[in-house]
Amino acid sequence: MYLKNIRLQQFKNYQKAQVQFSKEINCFVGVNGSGKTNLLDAIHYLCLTKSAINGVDLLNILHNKDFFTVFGDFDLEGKEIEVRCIFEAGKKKQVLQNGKAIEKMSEHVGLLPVVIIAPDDTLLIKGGSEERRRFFDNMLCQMDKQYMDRLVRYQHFLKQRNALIKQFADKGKWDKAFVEPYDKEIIELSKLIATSRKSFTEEYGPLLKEFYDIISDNQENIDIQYDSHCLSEDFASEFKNNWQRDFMLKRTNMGIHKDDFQFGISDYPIKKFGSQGQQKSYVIALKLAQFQIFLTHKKTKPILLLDDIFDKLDDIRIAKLMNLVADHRFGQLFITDARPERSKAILAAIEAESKFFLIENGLISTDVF
Ligand SMILES: Nc1ncnc2c1ncn2[C@@H]1O[C@H](COP(=O)(O)OP(=O)(O)OP(=O)(O)O)[C@@H](O)[C@H]1O
Repeated sequence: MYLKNIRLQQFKNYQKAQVQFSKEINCFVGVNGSGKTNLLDAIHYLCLTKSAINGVDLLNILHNKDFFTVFGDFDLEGKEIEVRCIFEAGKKKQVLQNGKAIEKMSEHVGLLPVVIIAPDDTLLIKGGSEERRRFFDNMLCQMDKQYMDRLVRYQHFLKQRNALIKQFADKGKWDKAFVEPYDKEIIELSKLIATSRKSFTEEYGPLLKEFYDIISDNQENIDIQYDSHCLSEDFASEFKNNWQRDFMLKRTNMGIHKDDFQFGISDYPIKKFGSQGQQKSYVIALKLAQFQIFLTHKKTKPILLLDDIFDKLDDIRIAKLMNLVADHRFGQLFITDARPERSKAILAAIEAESKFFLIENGLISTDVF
């Protein structure tokens, strides 16, 4: 699949912009803060109806304006898909596919797979469990609509239950009858979601190892594990028996929102024992395995967004990644770089069509070289 063009209005630092892309490699160059990442983010928005950077849509509107639009035309294995995302302050976001309004975002998410490799990806290793859950949940949501619906329902019930617990704490009294319907839903959904995460990790793990070996070129043994307390036989009773702790801490302390994914290297946590280089390789492998799993399930090559990677990766890892590009493992690629000459030199060595775009303070010009 590929994105043919994009039209922006009042999205982040773009007043108005319109560009035609190459089917192969597109490189956005320009000084720091010019809007390269914002343009990548607009592509992400079209695919997933949300920003990769800012979950609050109000902040994605150009300063002092009250709406933004992001439009784009995709070719999905020969099928034309026009996507329109419109957000106006104080109103519900609108997404249209070929002119037809999307009611539930799950109807759109997953249709146009996208993978982003960005500088703050190391948070996947260094950050808390929330980062890892978000990464795997996003991936699963793009592949499995039922998973997305379950996750949305889970978050809804969890929010309701937490609000109820706060009320109990204010009154100083726990009311079992009120909380029981939420317990039932949360327990049931936790088991289903944890089971999906577990079987997904089993399919994803071997791909992760394969890409880690390619990128790192060494013999370390890496692994990934997902062990959820929600999968234990006693989970339902443990969840209910935990009410005193919930009452004391004023929130729900068991369920899939507490799970974590363990990233290991030579049988130890990579977060604590991995070198910087090993962690970088692991993060790229996580993303390339994501690309491969989408390709397998969706039967189309996802769009790959590479934000600032020439700056953040060392020469060896860049060379490994570019070997994969040269082997045509990927489909359409979007790359940002603050140093045009560097990206030109790297991409000149690859047999693929590259188009360069110069970004200057929210203005885009083509034919840079
Ligand atoms: N809602 C908004 N309205 C106006 N400008 C915005 C908005 N959100 C972000 N910006 C501006 O966009 C710019 C950052 O753009 P972006 O992150 O795309 O830069 P970049 O070219 O990728 O930079 P770098 O090379 O440093 O990564 C900043 O100047 C920021 O102030």
